[in-house]
Amino acid sequence: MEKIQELFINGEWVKPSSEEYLNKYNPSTGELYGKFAAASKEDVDRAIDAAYDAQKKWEKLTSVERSKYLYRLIDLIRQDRESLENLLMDEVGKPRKEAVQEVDGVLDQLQYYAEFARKITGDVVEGTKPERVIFQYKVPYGVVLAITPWNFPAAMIARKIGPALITGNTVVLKPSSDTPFVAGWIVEKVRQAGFPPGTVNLITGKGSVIGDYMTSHKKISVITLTGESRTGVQVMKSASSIMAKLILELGGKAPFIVWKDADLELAAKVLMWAKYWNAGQSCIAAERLYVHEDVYDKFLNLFIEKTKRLKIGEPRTSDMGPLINDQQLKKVSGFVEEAVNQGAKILYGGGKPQLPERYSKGFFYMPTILTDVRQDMKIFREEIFGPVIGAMKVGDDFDEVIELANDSDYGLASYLFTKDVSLAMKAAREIKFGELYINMPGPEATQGYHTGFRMSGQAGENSRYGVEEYVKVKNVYIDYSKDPTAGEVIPPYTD
Ligand SMILES: NC(=O)C1=CN([C@@H]2O[C@H](COP(=O)(O)OP(=O)(O)OC[C@H]3O[C@@H](n4cnc5c(N)ncnc54)[C@H](OP(=O)(O)O)[C@@H]3O)[C@@H](O)[C@H]2O)C=CC1
Ligand SMILES: O=C(O)[C@H](O)CO
Repeated sequence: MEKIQELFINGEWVKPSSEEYLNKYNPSTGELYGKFAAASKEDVDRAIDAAYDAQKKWEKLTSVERSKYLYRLIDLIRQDRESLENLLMDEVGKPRKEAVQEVDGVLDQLQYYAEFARKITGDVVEGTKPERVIFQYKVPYGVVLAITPWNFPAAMIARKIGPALITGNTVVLKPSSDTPFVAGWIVEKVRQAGFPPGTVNLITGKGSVIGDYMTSHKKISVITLTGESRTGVQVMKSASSIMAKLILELGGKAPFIVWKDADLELAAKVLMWAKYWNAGQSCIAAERLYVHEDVYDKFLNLFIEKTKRLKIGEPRTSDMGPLINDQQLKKVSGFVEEAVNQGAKILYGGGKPQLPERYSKGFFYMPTILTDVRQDMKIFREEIFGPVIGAMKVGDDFDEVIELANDSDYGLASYLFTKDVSLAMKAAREIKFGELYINMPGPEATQGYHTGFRMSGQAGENSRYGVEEYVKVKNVYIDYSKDPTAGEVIPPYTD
């Protein structure tokens, strides 16, 4: 039976007022996978109004009461996790082990945020006189618009609704149009968990059509977006009219540095994860390979040999699946073509893999490694977001390598492999990226603050800092003396 994804507004599944639906295609086969509601502005208004009204009651609950809903949601997801794993394999094309890992991440994040019950504390500060005091409350903003991407569609939803809800905000969720069914699955569990109507609402539809309307809506107080940097720029422009608080998790262009003393086997193993995890469709994926001249050939050969052993194909039986859609496939292959035209050479891959007929229309692309890449090439400047990496040989000047790494519009994740502690600590000081992984793989931990420099975004998610992004500090001053104005010079009033 054809899959249909409806809207979820004020605790009910409803059809879009326009009765219009959009198509979602299966990335492994290229076939129609299902249809999802194209919300109208009226639908957006109803969802935001529901969240606005619900928030007034939601914030009056204690954080312990709010956490009980989150714990019920966690239990419901855990009991039915296999169906979410299957959805991730079908809708994203994610290999089985990565689908399992993502559901683990959903449960881990929701658990982490539910545990913040009773731990969101304000301050009591002494006033300017003995009988004055300042109470600093941590209060919720109001309605949070959560806009999520397709690459980790379930984990990114958990990373937003978790902190938003535990702090007393309510949510309108706008998922990627490439993964509407994962979002619908999670919101159905929210419904089953018994969250009060309006606490979480689901609006599907093209961001390019309803995005500006949502992000300039007067009843929205926070916009948390995970997406491309150019989308972040557009959201910033649109949201400026309502002065919404922005949490922007955007693009990445991670440098992967292999120094002459690195453990090459370790570095190659980690690069297999950093490059081919989710078919390279990750904001923390290795996107620029800098290898010391002394070990360049040896490391590249090691990495190519490992890459050759990757099984490419449909998600349930392979190591790496397809790209998310045809547009992404064209974009990634375009990067390779342009790099070759600019003088780079393909050492391995480049093009579609040979697959059984059933998957011949899937959006698959070979893992691809290029050499002779220069710093000014597009493949080193812009986010590829696919299983492709260019390599550059670097000399013995570590300062120069740090400079190359920092020379990017992006600043999210970075990687360094060296046994030299002083080099590692120098990089820790001088690298201008939100994350530096030294001799280890990612991804970011829930207790780490996931944040980026430059065009990789602003504010951040996860850790206690990520929770604090969802509360404002409200200051209440009290003077309990007999004469609060004694000794005060308060012009222009007179006795
Ligand atoms: N920093 C981080 O933690 C992460 C960053 N990312 C980044 O996300 C990108 C991949 O995700 P992808 O979904 O393609 O990113 P997009 O920016 O294309 O879309 C992200 C979300 O924004 C919506 N959107 C698009 N245009 C607008 C608009 N004008 N106003 C409001 N919302 C809009 C999209 O809706 P629609 O789908 O309908 O267009 C989608 O829900 C990569 O750049 C990756 O680096 C991904 C994961 C983590
Ligand atoms: O990197 C990403 O895309 C997400 O943050 C998952 O780690």
